[in-house]
Amino acid sequence: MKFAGIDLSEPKIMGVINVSPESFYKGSVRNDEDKLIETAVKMVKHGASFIDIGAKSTAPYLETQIPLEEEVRRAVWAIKTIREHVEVPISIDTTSARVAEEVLNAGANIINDVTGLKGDPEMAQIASEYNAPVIVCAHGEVKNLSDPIHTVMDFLQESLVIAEKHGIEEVAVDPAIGFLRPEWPPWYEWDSKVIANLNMLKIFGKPILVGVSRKSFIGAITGRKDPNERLPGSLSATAIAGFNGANIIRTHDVKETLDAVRMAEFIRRFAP
Ligand SMILES: Nc1nc2c(c(=O)[nH]1)N=C(COP(=O)(O)OP(=O)(O)O)CN2
Ligand SMILES: Nc1ccc(C(=O)O)cc1
Repeated sequence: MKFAGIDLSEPKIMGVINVSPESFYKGSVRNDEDKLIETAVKMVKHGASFIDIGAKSTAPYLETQIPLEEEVRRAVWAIKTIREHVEVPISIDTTSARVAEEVLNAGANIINDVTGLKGDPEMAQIASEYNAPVIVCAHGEVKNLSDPIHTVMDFLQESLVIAEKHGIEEVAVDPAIGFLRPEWPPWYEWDSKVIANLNMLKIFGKPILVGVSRKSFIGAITGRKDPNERLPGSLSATAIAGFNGANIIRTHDVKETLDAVRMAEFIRRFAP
């Protein structure tokens, strides 16, 4: 299997850089040109096969609204700044078709839409026009007491139908860790159930991308309130996601995460 030209016979790493000061993990934020380039180059050196740029936080528990023009400005600046310095595919983490189009023109390759093509009605059209691979996250209204992995699968199926209708050829599926929050079960249990049953997403026959990096469910389970202290928890969750079939791990910590996922993949080969 391949995604955006990258071979996925072994799990690969997507390094995350945010140019959004409001992002939940401040260690992921770069707003200086030299630091941005240095970080992107270092991530590739450490083994990242993709770079994901975020220009607006989507954390469900933060106040994240910014004007669209500001998101466009940040996103285009970031892509133009790093484009010549790295050869790996660059994705843009956005729910806006306008942002996606502007950055595809500036050299980005992949659309990473946490609303799974359901937020902006123009998004699927833009992806199709530009022939861009798309990452769709499970997105929808969660009902209390619903089953996590089956709900995620239903949401992803809806996104795959939208992609299919628009003739979008390359899609990766993502269970949206941290985004789906019913009143019950609590989100950290929801996220844990999804990761424990991740292999069920294989039925789609698409690359599976997972982002657990320093997220709040890790904080809830380990008691680490500060995202700075959540690396060990993240590596543990990464290893389990890798063991259960994740093809791409989206992370703030490329070097450490690559080791974790390599260990998981190697041990997995000998599992019954
Ligand atoms: N496909 C995908 N995209 C994502 C995912 C994820 O799990 N999958 N998690 C995010 C949260 O991380 P980030 O550091 O970007 O946080 P922020 O939303 O506060 O910027 C943001 N974007
Ligand atoms: N965009 C997101 C940022 C953070 C989290 C989380 O901490 O669970 C979830 C989504």
